[in-house]
Amino acid sequence: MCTAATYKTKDFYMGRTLDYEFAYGEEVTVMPRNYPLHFRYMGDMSEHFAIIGMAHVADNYPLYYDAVNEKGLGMAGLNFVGNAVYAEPDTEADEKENVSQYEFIPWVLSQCSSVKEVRSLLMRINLVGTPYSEMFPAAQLHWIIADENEAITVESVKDGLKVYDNPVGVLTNNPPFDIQMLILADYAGLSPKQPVNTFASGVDLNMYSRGMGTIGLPGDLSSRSRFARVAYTKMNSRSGDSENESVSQFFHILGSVEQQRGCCEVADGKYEITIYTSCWNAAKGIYYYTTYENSQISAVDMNREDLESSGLKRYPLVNGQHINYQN
Ligand SMILES: C[C@H](CCC(=O)NCCS(=O)(=O)O)[C@H]1CC[C@H]2[C@@H]3[C@H](O)C[C@@H]4C[C@H](O)CC[C@]4(C)[C@H]3C[C@H](O)[C@]12C
Repeated sequence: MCTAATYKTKDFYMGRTLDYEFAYGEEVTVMPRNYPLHFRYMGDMSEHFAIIGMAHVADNYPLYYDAVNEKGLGMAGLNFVGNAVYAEPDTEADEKENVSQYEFIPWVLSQCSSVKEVRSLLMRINLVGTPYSEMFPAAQLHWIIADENEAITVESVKDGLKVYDNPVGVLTNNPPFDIQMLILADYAGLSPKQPVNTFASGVDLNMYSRGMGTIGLPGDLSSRSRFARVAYTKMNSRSGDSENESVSQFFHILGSVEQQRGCCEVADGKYEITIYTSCWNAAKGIYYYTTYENSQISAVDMNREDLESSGLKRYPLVNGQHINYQN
């Protein structure tokens, strides 16, 4: 399971949890403007927007899981197993741009500066299932793409490519996004305020606890429940505008859906955990993260790199708990 969210204070933030039973060996990876991009069907791009995000780097190629570009456009891929269906490459139709699922993030972030531009790029795209290599078969994903003004969800399904407005700015996994939004109506009565007794007239109900307006918010780990929980948390979130207050609040939002080892068994003795949680400041190009083993927030600032260069800059994740002893 994975969860992604957007958050707006003075700046715009976005990030995700990466929940899985093993890590592929990911690193915070900065792709500068002159890193040569070789697309499978779409030729080469020698200059593009700079990108920072989490990637597994294979043969010096960044296989991004989530990333943001220097224009403040961000994107994350989350599992969509059983529903993701990719097209076959169409090399006959000139107007279609064949893009493999593993290069969808660099394709979009290298050339679009807003969701508005992404929408028109998507009209021309033919998202194909060509794998990166034998070792890395096509991942079955769907994506959230957002800037400070709006968010969309992109799903490649058997009926073709679907692009949904995402008014809550969150994404988890199955079922498809339109169903997740429909199910959200089940929770329309929830509120951060204490409920008003509309149960029946003449019955005096004692509001014996705080938080009773959220009774019914699902606490389980299924993706439909995480969708409702993180949407509620994000939509009701309040924080100060400063960088520290915003980042800290963002990690609390995704903390509402984090996974502890032992609670979700995916095979005999194998458990899904929140391997990392990311949060980027889209305007400043700062990528913050924590890992399962390290709750201290680490950060990589894209603008401290030479963005005119041509080589990837890779930062292995800082792991191991850093405890601040006070005596
Ligand atoms: C496993 C990750 C998704 C985690 C997730 O959504 N978990 C929920 C599990 S479930 O729904 O509840 O089953 C996905 C997210 C991004 C994916 C990676 C990126 O797409 C980049 C490449 C793409 C290649 O095709 C495969 C390797 C890969 C390196 C992918 C491996 C894996 O599929 C990743 C890491």
